[in-house]
Amino acid sequence: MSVSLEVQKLRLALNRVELIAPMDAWFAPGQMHVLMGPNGAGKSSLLKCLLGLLPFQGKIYRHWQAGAPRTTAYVPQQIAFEATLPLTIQEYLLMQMSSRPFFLRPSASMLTLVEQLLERVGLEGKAQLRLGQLSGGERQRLLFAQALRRPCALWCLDEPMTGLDELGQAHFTQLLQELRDAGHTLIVIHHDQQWIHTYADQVWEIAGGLVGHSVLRPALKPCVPERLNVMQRVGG
Ligand SMILES: Nc1ncnc2c1ncn2[C@@H]1O[C@H](COP(=O)(O)OP(=O)(O)OP(=O)(O)O)[C@@H](O)[C@H]1O
Repeated sequence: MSVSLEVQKLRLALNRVELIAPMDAWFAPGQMHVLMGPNGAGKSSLLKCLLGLLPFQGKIYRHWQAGAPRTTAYVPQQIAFEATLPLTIQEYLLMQMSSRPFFLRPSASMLTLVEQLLERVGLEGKAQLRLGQLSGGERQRLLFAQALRRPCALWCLDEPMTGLDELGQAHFTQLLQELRDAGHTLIVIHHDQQWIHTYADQVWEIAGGLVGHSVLRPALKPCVPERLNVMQRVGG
């Protein structure tokens, strides 16, 4: 149920400035990979390259294991919603989960699904809040709920703990561990050294355009590309 990423000679330059010098990497499946480094080092940009959202030089391949849903979840860095947007959390999620025309009443089963999603991220009872009314932590929870709405094998999260209180951070840490334990591959940007040391399996540290790599917990069953069955090229 997993996916790995193979990166070959990836180089990223923005405005003619080299942000990431040519790098090779293998993001092993079923592991929690953490991207770390100082502000402006290029973590979000590298994550966007891995997602195919930013042009880069070099090659990135996704190797999907048999049975893995070939979908990727992306939890972006904090976004702001227009304060006057007349849309509730429930409507926002329903729009993404159902092809039913917006002006028709949603089905009871879909409303239950939304309620379950909100419970998973600690937003129970807040379905009727408008997007523009959400606090930073509530927005972060909604972004996670949005990503959880469908099965994904690859999870890319850009500073998912931003704005969360202590309980929220523990809750999200638990969610991330559950996803990893279910065999999914996670790539998470995070700054907290203690958290990284406790929960990361592999660390990719970006500084001065170079990417350092350390393995804190090797995969129990190392997976080589030959055993993976579908290869997909990403952007580039
Ligand atoms: N589309 C773009 N065009 C030009 N420069 C960009 C673009 N996106 C980001 N940058 C620049 O690239 C550098 C790296 O940005 P990036 O957001 O990847 O850093 P980061 O490591 O995620 O930082 P932070 O920890 O502050 O979130 C920054 O100096 C930023 O201004």
